[in-house]
Amino acid sequence: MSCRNPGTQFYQEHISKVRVNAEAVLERAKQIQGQMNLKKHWQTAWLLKAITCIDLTTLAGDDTTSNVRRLCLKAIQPVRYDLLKKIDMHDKGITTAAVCVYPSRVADAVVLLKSATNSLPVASVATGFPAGQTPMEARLQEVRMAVADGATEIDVVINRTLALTGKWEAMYDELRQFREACGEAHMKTILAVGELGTFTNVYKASMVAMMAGSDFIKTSTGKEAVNATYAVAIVMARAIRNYYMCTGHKVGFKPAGGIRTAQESLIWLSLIKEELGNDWLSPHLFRLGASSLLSDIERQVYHNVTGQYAAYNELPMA
Ligand SMILES: O=C[C@H](O)COP(=O)(O)O
Repeated sequence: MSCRNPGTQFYQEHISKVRVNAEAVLERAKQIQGQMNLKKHWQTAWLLKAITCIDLTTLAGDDTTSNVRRLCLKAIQPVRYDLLKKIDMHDKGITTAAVCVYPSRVADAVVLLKSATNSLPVASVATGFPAGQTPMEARLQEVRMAVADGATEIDVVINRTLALTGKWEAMYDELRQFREACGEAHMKTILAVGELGTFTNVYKASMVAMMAGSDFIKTSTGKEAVNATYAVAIVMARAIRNYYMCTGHKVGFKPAGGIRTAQESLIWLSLIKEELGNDWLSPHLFRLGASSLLSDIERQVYHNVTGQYAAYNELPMA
């Protein structure tokens, strides 16, 4: 990851007069969705780029040591070797950006990656994911335990109650404490945008999270009714841009929740390129949080490389 965002003091003026023009945001989102039309050759290159930005995720009640191991193996070799060989990409070290699991499964992922002598980062959700409705001490303890087990990235959830009641400074204080509990681990702050009500709240929550020292801001847990939308991403990207202009610190962006298709991953890359620029087109500053996107990308790569559609038994790990 890039150098960290140290955060700033809480500046009320960064959020107090904000009003987001919803109509303009929705119009821009429509525009971005309408403009993807890549030639096959370029599409494959962009799809491989998308893979390198995925936080390959499993966040389910029935997660076990074995499915977490399987996830890690897939993260290390996300596309079939022979397909990559055909396009001369087999020796480029293509992996996903990280794996993302619940705190109780961090040790499983760390052990597997170590045994495979692979240094892929392990991200853990924490702080009472997904609702964040547990006592502060429990939320902090969860962060510390995930870090102690070897997670180097912590995806924390914000306290939506504080956001919805306009207690922005209290939210800042909580996030500051999470940041301290993370230590050297990078903090990715989940805004749960589907529960924030307005674009203006999304912008304010983004700013507060960055002032509190988040290394990434992330749209959603994947468990809300509405998760990553392009419109919300535009609002968050503008906040990231403004924060960068004010402080010189680049904060990463992670859309997550409901991202399932290769086509969507291309739209996300295009949105980031247009709204934040090429610097953000790297896993240091951009992640796609997804549990079931990779299989569709791999199928599309298969199709682009072989000219055929893959039968299910041809991509068994997908
Ligand atoms: O943080 C990642 C999300 O939980 C993944 O959501 P998803 O299962 O809808 O892809």
